[in-house]
Amino acid sequence: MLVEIVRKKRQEKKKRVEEEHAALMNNKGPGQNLALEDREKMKKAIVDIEYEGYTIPRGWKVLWTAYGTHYNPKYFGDPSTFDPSRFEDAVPPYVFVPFEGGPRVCAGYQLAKLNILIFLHFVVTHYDWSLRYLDEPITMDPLPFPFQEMPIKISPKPII
Ligand code: HEM
Repeated sequence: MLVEIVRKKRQEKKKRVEEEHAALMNNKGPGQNLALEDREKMKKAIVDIEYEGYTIPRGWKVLWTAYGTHYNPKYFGDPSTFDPSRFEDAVPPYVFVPFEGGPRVCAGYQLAKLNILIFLHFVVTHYDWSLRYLDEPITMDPLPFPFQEMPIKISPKPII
């Protein structure tokens, strides 16, 4: 009996998800002009939300990107300048959010940060490298991305 109820509930949920997905694919509802990849990154408002004078009705799809926060001069002065020293002062919570935040924060963020640190350490200490395109533009799609995928010339440092 219990197994039957669980199976039925699963089937109902599957049907609901398929219907929602089909509606999204048919360009119904907000977000219709976005690329499929971006639409799939969207969250769904599960209650009506009031935010800065706007109402986001329950059921609407919402696309949030870190770009809006990271390029906000209220939090990061002169945001388009590469200035790592801006992180010398503590950044308020939920302001630097490449891994998002809250209960759905990236589950691998500590591992990712450690990997990046180790990778950069070895690139900088063991290799000579330079940018192929010095003034390569950054595109927004919607996250910042180097236009030509930032190729670099790299060679092992001579052993002294
Ligand atoms: C630079 C590397 C990474 C970045 C920038 C990153 C960023 C993110 C972001 C923004 C989310 C939230 C996605 C969303 O809510 O739509 C996320 C979720 C997640 N990430 Fe990462 N991530 C990285 C590396 C990793 C690694 C190395 C792992 C695992 C080893 C990982 C595992 C996960 C998991 C399991 C979730 C889903 C968490 C949940 O929904 O509860 N990530 N990540």
